[in-house]
Amino acid sequence: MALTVGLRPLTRALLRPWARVPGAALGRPAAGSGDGVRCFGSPRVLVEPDPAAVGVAVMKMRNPPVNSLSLEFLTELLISLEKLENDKTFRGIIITSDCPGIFSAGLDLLEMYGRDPAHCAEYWKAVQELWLRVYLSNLVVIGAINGISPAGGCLLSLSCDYRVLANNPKYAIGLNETLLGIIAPFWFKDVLVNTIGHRAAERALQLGFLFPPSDALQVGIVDQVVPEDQVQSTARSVMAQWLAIPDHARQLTKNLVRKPTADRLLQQRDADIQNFVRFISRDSIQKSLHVYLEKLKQKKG
Ligand SMILES: CCCCCC/C=C/CC(=O)SCCNC(=O)CCNC(=O)[C@H](O)C(C)(C)COP(=O)(O)OP(=O)(O)OC[C@H]1O[C@@H](n2cnc3c(N)ncnc32)[C@H](O)[C@@H]1OP(=O)(O)O
Repeated sequence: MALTVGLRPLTRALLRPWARVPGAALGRPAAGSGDGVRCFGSPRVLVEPDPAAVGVAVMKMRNPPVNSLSLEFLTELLISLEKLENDKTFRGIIITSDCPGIFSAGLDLLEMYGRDPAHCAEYWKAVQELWLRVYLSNLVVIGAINGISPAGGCLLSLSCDYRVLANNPKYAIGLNETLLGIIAPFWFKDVLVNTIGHRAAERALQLGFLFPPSDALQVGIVDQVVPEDQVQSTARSVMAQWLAIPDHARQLTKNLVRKPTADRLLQQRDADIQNFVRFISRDSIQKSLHVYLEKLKQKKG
């Protein structure tokens, strides 16, 4: 599904610097990617065809230290997703992390703290776009969740068709926004309700639950919990099951199920952006973000 991506100028501007990175240009083997393995991506996103599964790409998030979803990272993810959607040799994507212990720390707090309204608006448009592109993707998208996945990281996971989580008690997952003194937008809430049901979502959202793997499985926020060294192979075998379904029938069904939720945002994207800018710019919210960022720093001792 072609989505209006109002990022063209930004994309060009952001991509220009790394286009000079040897081998990192889209379509050529990236430096260090191994001989002959045709992969593409960018400094923060490596996309490799799965050598063991025809038509499957593995998209590795590598924005250290915590795969926080910065504007640049979002843009690179969007470009890689768009390229995969347009490359008819690919039918499925496994999204995983190259940052040990972290799937994604969620939205980059520094994109929302101390920023002017114009930047916040641009950032939020990119957040919307990433969700829409993953949630409505014609490809089979499987989350191989090999690390902690709070807030925006949880949203990315929930937007996949299937979620495999490593059985490590540190790898909690959930929409924990209230713990930061902020809230999840309605479309984050909608995806959680669609996944775990209204009452469980209501409780989890209000309390900012981060579910450890066993609870995540029980509540249904993930579909499978496996030993850490089996996450990728499990994702691959689930992918094979999903790709056994004729693409067209599966894509029409996915759209049938998901379009009403996506339409709620698509019909009011600008209003949602303005609402976000107003909310995040409040002194009280900026203070909450400041306190939370300080806590993160103090945690390091
Ligand atoms: C209608 C209104 C709508 C409002 C919309 C609001 C929506 C928000 C959705 C979000 O995603 S908000 C972000 C929520 N994320 C979190 O709460 C996670 C915060 N991070 C952590 O809990 C931990 O960092 C971790 C992920 C568990 C990893 O811990 P670890 O000990 O391994 O690393 P740290 O030392 O904590 O972090 C390293 C480094 O990274 C910085 N950092 C961590 N998370 C973020 C982040 N989300 N954004 C920006 N920066 C982050 C951290 O501050 C450290 O930085 P330093 O410079 O090295 O000190």
